[in-house]
Amino acid sequence: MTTVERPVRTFVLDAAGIEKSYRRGLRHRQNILRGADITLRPGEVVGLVGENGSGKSTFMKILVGALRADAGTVVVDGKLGYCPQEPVFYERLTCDEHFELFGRAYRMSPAAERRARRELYAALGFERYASTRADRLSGGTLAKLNLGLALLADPEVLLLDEPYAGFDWDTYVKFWQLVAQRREQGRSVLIISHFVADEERFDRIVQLRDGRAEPR
Ligand SMILES: Nc1ncnc2c1ncn2[C@@H]1O[C@H](COP(=O)(O)OP(=O)(O)OP(=O)(O)O)[C@@H](O)[C@H]1O
Repeated sequence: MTTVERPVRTFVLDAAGIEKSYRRGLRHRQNILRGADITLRPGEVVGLVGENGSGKSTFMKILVGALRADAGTVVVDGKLGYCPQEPVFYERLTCDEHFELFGRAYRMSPAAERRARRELYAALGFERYASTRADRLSGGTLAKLNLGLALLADPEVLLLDEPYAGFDWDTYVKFWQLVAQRREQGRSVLIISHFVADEERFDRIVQLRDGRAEPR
């Protein structure tokens, strides 16, 4: 038998030289990203900050592959979970049905999906809405569902676009417990944040300014 040693991961996500512009009217383009780089190492919790309109959501959409960059490369080593700023959901499906659907999409066994679902309901405190249709949920509970779906398959890297804007205090605390737990498990999290008060919770902070990502 030959033993193949897995190389130690140095990063879970590495993006280099990302450029993106949007069309403004007929002749003009607005350059949003001008060579932005970011590397996430295993077990890191990184904050992505920047002024309104600096391109944080654009950058994150490119990192997860939801938007094409004009130039640059993104390499992801492992599973990726993403929570967009606006929750994406199917109006007529209940929370349970969302988990079932996403579990199938992630090719999880039904037993593994149910176990993960139970843990996520408990961790975020929304089990009582298990059988409620998504279009009857409050904004905060929808945000919990969205976060739960991004976490379902236990991704190596989790990217969250302002995840806790609609959370009450109790949920906000639970959210950071969940993040701390992921860090301990060597999982990585990148969070777009607006709250200066959160800064001490991150291992480091990256700031988008003039289209580039700089350490802060
Ligand atoms: N699809 C689009 N088409 C044209 N312009 C866009 C598009 N999406 C974003 N923009 C523009 O690109 C700039 C960056 O937007 P983006 O949403 O990435 O910024 P942000 O840093 O996430 O902002 P905020 O802090 O307000 O959420 C803004 O000026 C925005 O108006």
